Amino acid sequence: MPHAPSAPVLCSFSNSDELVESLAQFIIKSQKESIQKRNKFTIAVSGGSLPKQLNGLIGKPGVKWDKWQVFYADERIVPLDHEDSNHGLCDTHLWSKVPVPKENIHTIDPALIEAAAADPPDEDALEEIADSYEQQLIREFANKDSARFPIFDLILLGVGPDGHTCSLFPGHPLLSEESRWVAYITDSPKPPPKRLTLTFPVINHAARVAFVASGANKADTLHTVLDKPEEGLPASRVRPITPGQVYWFVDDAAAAKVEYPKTPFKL
Ligand SMILES: O=C(O)[C@H](O)[C@@H](O)[C@H](O)[C@H](O)COP(=O)(O)O
Repeated sequence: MPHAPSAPVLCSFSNSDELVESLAQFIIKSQKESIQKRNKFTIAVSGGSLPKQLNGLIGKPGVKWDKWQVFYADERIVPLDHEDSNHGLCDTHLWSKVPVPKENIHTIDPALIEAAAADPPDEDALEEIADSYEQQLIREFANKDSARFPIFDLILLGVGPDGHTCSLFPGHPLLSEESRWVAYITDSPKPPPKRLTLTFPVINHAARVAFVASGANKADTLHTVLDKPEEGLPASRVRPITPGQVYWFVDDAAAAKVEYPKTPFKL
């Protein structure tokens, strides 16, 4: 029987340098623990403003890049070098600046992108690209135990102004997905419309999930997500089952309207 999820841990920082540095330390600590247990570190990352905020990892001696296995928490269905690609964004801000082996970065299958990106949407091609990404996850995770869902060591997420996270948008039928690991959408309100996303069961089986949010334009959203979880915004539904834990790394501007208690950051 899974236990009830534990309460989110909210850490707020007075400026972006502190946030970026603390986030880097947190990731490195998660990485160390995971390597000690299983000799690898499985991580999923999102797009948006997040990749830039990972630059505290660049040049840090504690990062064992060759042990990282990287997946995307969500990805836009566009060529990998397109300006909208989350992989492209991560490559620009991080992967191109650190010695992470290319084969450890699991992108959507480039051979399937053109058909899946077609207009009008081709449901078979979209199914195929989602299945192929799920297969990559199965290859990485499935033989561990008989777990029904992968257990990521860490998933890094952002939150949109409407409370979406990954490509899980308010009111979307995917919010109640219970069995798929990876799903596609063709109607993302945030462009581009066609995307792949990890589903809630995957996110909520992770050992750790960390949201990263900064700026005054996130203040209302964070207030609703953290103080009014009963409203059920997608970001409020991120509650990993115990012993999993969700963290919020935010700056004071983003946390300005939040009543939820803050925890001083410590490793
Ligand atoms: O591909 C995407 O669009 C993202 O993964 C998305 O879920 C993002 O994390 C949020 O929209 C927050 O984006 P910002 O950090 O840019 O506000």
